[in-house]
Amino acid sequence: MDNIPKPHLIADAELPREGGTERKVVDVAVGVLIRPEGDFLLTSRPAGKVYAGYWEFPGGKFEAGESVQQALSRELFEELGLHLHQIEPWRQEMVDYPHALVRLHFCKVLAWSGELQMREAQSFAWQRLPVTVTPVLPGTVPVLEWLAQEQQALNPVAL
Ligand SMILES: Nc1nc2c([nH]c(=O)n2[C@H]2C[C@H](O)[C@@H](COP(=O)(O)OP(=O)(O)OP(=O)(O)O)O2)c(=O)[nH]1
Repeated sequence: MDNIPKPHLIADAELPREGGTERKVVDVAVGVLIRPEGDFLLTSRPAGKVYAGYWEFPGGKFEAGESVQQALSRELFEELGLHLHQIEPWRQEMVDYPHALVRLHFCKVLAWSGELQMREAQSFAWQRLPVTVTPVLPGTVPVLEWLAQEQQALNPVAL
C-alpha cells in the first residue's frame, strides 16, 4: 500500500476549466452514516478495486442522470443492503488521484433501515474520533477533520 502515489486535494480555484484538455470529473456520492450516539460507519475497499484495503465512507460513482441522493441510495443498497431514509448533503471535495479526478459529494445519513450486509466482501467498523482503523483513503481524511471540527464546536471543553 505504501507504493501507491499520493493524490492531490485541490481547491476549486485550481480546477481545470472548460475548453481545455482537462480530465473528466467523476462524481461520487459518499455516505457518512451516523448513529444517534455519534459512531460513524467506515468500510474497507474490496479486493480488486483501486486502493483495495483502504478505509473509506461507503459510496460510489453516479450513474447517468442520478442525483446525489439517488446515487447514494442505490450504492448503499447494492454494497450494504441498507435503505436510506434521511440523507443530508453536507460538503464536496475534489481529489486528483492518478487513476481519476473525482468530485466527492459527502452526505450525512441519519436514518436508515435494513440489516448491514457486506455484499462486496468488504470489512466494516463503527468508529468515533480518533479512528482506530488504518490506512484511511486520502480523500477520506478531510472528512475526519470536518467531524472533529464539528465536535469541537459543539463541545469545546472536551477536546
Ligand atoms: N466511496 C468512497 N469513495 C471515496 C472516498 N474518498 C475518496 O477519495 N473516494 C474515491 C475513491 C474512488 O476513486 C472513488 C469511488 O469510486 P469507486 O470505484 O469506489 O466507486 P464504485 O463503487 O462506483 O466503483 P465501480 O462500480 O466502478 O467498481 O472515490 C470515500 O470516503 N468513499
